[in-house]
Amino acid sequence: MESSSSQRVARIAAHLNPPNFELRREECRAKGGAPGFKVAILGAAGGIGQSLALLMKMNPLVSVLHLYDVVNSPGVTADISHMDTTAVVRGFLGQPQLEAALTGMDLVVIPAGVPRKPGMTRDDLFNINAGIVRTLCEGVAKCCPNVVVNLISNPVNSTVPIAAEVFKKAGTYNPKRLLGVTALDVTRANTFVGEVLGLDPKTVDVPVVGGHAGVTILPLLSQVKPPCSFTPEETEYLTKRIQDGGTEVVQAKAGAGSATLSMAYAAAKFADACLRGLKGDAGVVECAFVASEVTELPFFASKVRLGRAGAEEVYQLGPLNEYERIGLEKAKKELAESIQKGTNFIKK
Ligand SMILES: NC(=O)c1ccc[n+]([C@@H]2O[C@H](COP(=O)([O-])OP(=O)(O)OC[C@H]3O[C@@H](n4cnc5c(N)ncnc54)[C@H](O)[C@@H]3O)[C@@H](O)[C@H]2O)c1
Ligand SMILES: O=C(O)C[C@H](O)C(=O)O
Repeated sequence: MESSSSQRVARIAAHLNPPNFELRREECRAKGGAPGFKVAILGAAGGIGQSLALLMKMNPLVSVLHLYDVVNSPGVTADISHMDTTAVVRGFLGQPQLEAALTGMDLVVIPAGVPRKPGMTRDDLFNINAGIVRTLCEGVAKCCPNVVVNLISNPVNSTVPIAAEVFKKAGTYNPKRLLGVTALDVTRANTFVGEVLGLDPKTVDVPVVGGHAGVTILPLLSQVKPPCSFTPEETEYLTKRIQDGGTEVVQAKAGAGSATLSMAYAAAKFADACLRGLKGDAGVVECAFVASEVTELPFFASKVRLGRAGAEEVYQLGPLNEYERIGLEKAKKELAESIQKGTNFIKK
């Protein structure tokens, strides 16, 4: 108990004295070994990265959150670290700090790279983003080869094959642990289908398979839960809107980038599902772009069961109607080229 008000004032003054703010982190009493997962976000100062960092800081499964970027990560880290949630936040800036950012991680989420501007396709981002993804994945192979990777950087249809080849070259490739994030397609599909059906999107479940660009995004409207049917006009409208959802946002942002907020939301939900899988929760199923034997292509997005090993089971597509079968053929044609392009980037 304070013996006098002057002592109390002195104590407060001492606390406010700048040297006391210099108390170094390592001198602080550690949190009692909080259980949880260690998560790194690479590209954490970007449009997706910042919101995703906020959402991951709020996730009770996360005990340590590493925020890495080539610019501005100290500011984002200082800001996020003041949130009174469990995760300890640490920032890392630039290539020399990549190894420290990655060492000891359980999950690495990668939204690093440039976004589209109006008139561009996702494939137009290849020339810049392929190199960024290669460098970051080389770091993953070296510092945390057993980590689960959630790859967001576009073009996902090519960056996932790039990551796979980098890991193969390093001798660390585990197909179960590399997941291309297509969760935003599912989020959009649930929203748009909910609008047409007059349902809360939270109650809607639309499988979206194939890949993450244009016609490779194939919503399976015949498999929507709760069971329902659509007119041919509704099917055409919904399929196009889901396939063009990214372009809708790019055009609305008019040069200021692509989806960031809805993407951060979808990525945070997907990362949470991966962490629940790693924790051993049963029945965690999400769509993702993964190594696959569902079609003749080496990678394909479909429902996967997430577990301690990562994508433990890749589900078959189930029965498709005629409209979806035609869509599947178109999707596979474009996907094959994008996958090959990514593979060649490392192999050749
Ligand atoms: N998978 C999806 O569904 C989906 C959805 C939306 C956006 N995206 C893609 O995500 C990527 C990021 O989008 P954004 O809107 O956040 O872009 P942004 O430009 O706002 O942020 C990207 C961040 O990456 C950082 N970065 C660049 N090179 C890096 C490197 N070598 N290492 C670490 N960080 C690096 C930048 O400094 C920047 O902070 C884009 O490629 C975009 O197309 C994918
Ligand atoms: O459309 C884009 O370029 C970004 C992202 O892939 C999206 O689907 O919103």
